[in-house]
Amino acid sequence: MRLADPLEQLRGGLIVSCQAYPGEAMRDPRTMAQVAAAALVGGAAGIRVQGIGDIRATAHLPVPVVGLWKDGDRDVFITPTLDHARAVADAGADIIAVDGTRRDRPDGLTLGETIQGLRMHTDALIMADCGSLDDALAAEEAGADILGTTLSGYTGERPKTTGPDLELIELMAARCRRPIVAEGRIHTPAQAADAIAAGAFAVCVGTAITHPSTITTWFADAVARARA
Ligand SMILES: CC(=O)N[C@H](C=O)[C@@H](O)[C@H](O)[C@H](O)COP(=O)(O)O
Repeated sequence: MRLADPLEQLRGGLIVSCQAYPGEAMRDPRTMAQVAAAALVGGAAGIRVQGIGDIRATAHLPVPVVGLWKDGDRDVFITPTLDHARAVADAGADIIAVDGTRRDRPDGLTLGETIQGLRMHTDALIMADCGSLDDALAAEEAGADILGTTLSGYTGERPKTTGPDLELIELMAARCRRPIVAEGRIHTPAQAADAIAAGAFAVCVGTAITHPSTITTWFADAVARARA
């Protein structure tokens, strides 16, 4: 583990997810590292990055790096196997984000077996990206250190709310002991504050800070509506 106590550094803070998608202009580790550095200037307590190259390019930053590796076209694509998770650890992530759902994983391991295998390989913390309260309870049982609401609205168990799934954050805060990272569709500072009020340990924002194409569509659509 690179940092002494990544969880303490993240407590009550903002994690900025810096991700560009396949084929996009900004999909380059150097670019994502620059975006991450800019987010730190604005007060990010941590960053979240995707892909081995991006993790390596940001591992030097003085805040916890949540690393993941999106791979495959199956349901389970966020750090889907133990091999992926080991590679994320080796690239320098302080926290390894893995699929934290109850769905079958491509390598046939359970989440618990994945976490056990990872513990033998690294001291990094493990974040389970969950899609429901049942996922979160199971992930906690399986040994995850951090529970994320990342996959709420993407697995069929929860509705895809327009903003963050505050109800799920509240449910998880009431039932789970592990720290909760509110993640997914947090598009305004007020929504980020609402997520903390709902019981989140930390908040992760991606698109609204680091995905200019999507942000541009919000403004372009508003302008188009105004002139219609
Ligand atoms: C569902 C999924 O694949 N989520 C991914 C997880 O890493 C990212 O694409 C999201 O950008 C990230 O979770 C932050 O969420 P938002 O961009 O909504 O602030």
